[in-house]
Amino acid sequence: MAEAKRSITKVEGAEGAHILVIEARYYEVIGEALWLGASRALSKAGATAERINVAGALEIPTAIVIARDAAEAAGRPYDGAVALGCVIRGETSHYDIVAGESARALMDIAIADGFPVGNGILTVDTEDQAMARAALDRGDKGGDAVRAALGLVALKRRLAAGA
Ligand SMILES: Nc1c(NC[C@H](O)[C@H](O)[C@H](O)CO)[nH]c(=O)[nH]c1=O
Ligand SMILES: CC(=O)[C@@H](O)COP(=O)(O)O
Repeated sequence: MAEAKRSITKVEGAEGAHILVIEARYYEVIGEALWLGASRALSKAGATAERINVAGALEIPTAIVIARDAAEAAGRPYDGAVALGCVIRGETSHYDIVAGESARALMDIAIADGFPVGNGILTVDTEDQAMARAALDRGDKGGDAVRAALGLVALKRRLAAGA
């Protein structure tokens, strides 16, 4: 199959953004690959990040809410958040809950008050599929999630400025 074109390559207008990165390292090697892509995209855009680890993808949305509230109370709010993780189908229906509910909760957080969230939680059938999407020189889905969140940060800034 022909390599699909990347839809998100570059973000402008998000310089200095402060981003919360929540990682579920349920699959450590895949998690590290996702972070490498995310980290590179953050640096390229001139954004800063704070990283928090949680047990699994299901804990990511709750961690975003906890960390976002704490940062706001401390007077250093995040401009957005990025979720990094991997859900691989097993033998039971649990996959559907972990994959579906983590995505749903991320969307709930994002649309509740227009908080930029990038979803970099892979939902795949095999580890090979996961690595093909996570690796920096392949799918770079960690980088894509950062670029998606930063794109929303830039949009918010632009519209707040009346542009
Ligand atoms: N099977 C996967 C999980 N499962 C764990 C859940 O995310 C959660 O931690 C548990 O149900 C306790 O609340 N998590 C992943 O990130 N990836 C999986 O493939
Ligand atoms: C995504 C899952 O929760 C999955 O890995 C769990 O495996 P199983 O359905 O075999 O218990």
